[in-house]
Amino acid sequence: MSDDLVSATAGDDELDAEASVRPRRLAEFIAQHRVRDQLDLLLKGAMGRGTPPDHILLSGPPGLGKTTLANIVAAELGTGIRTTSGPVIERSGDLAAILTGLAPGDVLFIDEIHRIAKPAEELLYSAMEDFRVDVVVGKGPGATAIPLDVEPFTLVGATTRAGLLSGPMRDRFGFVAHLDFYSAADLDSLLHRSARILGVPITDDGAAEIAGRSRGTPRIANRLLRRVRDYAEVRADGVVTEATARAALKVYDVDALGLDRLDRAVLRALIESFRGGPVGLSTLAVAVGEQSDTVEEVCEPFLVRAGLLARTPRGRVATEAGWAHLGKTPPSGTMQGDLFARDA
Ligand SMILES: Nc1ncnc2c1ncn2[C@@H]1O[C@H](COP(=O)(O)OP(=O)(O)OP(=O)(O)O)[C@@H](O)[C@H]1O
Repeated sequence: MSDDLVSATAGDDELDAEASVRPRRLAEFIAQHRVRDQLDLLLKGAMGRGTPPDHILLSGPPGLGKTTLANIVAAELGTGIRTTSGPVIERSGDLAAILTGLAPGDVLFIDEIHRIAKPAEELLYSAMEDFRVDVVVGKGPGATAIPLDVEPFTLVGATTRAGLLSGPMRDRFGFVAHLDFYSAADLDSLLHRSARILGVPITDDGAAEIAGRSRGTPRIANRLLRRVRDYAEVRADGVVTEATARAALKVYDVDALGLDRLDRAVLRALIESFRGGPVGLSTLAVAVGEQSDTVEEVCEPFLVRAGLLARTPRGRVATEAGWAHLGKTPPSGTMQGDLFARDA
């Protein structure tokens, strides 16, 4: 995974700092009004009936608030939360131990649920549906299944790749929400809130400058705010203004659209090495020395949303805006050159 400043993947060193600005209740969760409203109904309905709410699936790119929402669900319900993730649950026994250790009404949060191993996934089905699991002891003809009860619980699954979830798994979630990138105005409010909590003086144009470069992602907005604060405190008068934000983000190699080194490397490889595409994802990932997953989950969603890159059945293609962002024009004879010439 990329550890670039604006990659939406949390670095351990910053988790503590993020925790202090992480909203604890639904009312503090900025934007995503539709999801918030739907969750509010789901939780209040269940609390009114005194039963755990339906299982919840949250999907969307990294850093948009899935973990935050899982914790908010538990806080709103007033229950405990156990947190784990798909890749660490290798054996069904691991999952059985977690499930049978849940207290009544607990929230079980499984991050990256699309990466859960198949036997564990099957065990999860019966736990989700019937609140019981069959733990198989022994091997071969002598193997026996021991049924164990699980306390009623709510599973909150998070995934960056909803399309990789199996049908039976998806069907067992009573509530499915997709988190979308945040608008600059939403990130603006988020930055003012975070600055207040961190005790950082910030001007409106300072917040707007950071919001515009945060790739629609709260985690990145908070991270950029902390870097700009460093700059403001060390090289200016401590106030986050438009000028300090610009100067700081230049130091950290974050461009006007919020692209970081890796995003630009992907775009540059696509344009300079493959004449703008079409090129397959894995070839592109090798060209920038990254894993396909990182390029697909971290860079691409934003490059596509910014209109710089398009996914086509034949591979990835740089758009006219992508060429323009690097100060180049698509040559004729390339797929884009021809497309744009035809459009003109
Ligand atoms: N709607 C929001 N309002 C305020 N802060 C938010 C919001 N969403 C996310 N954040 C902030 O962004 C940070 C990242 O959010 P979170 O860890 O929940 O993302 P995520 O989608 O779970 O990402 P990942 O899948 O990579 O874990 C949090 O620490 C939180 O402070």
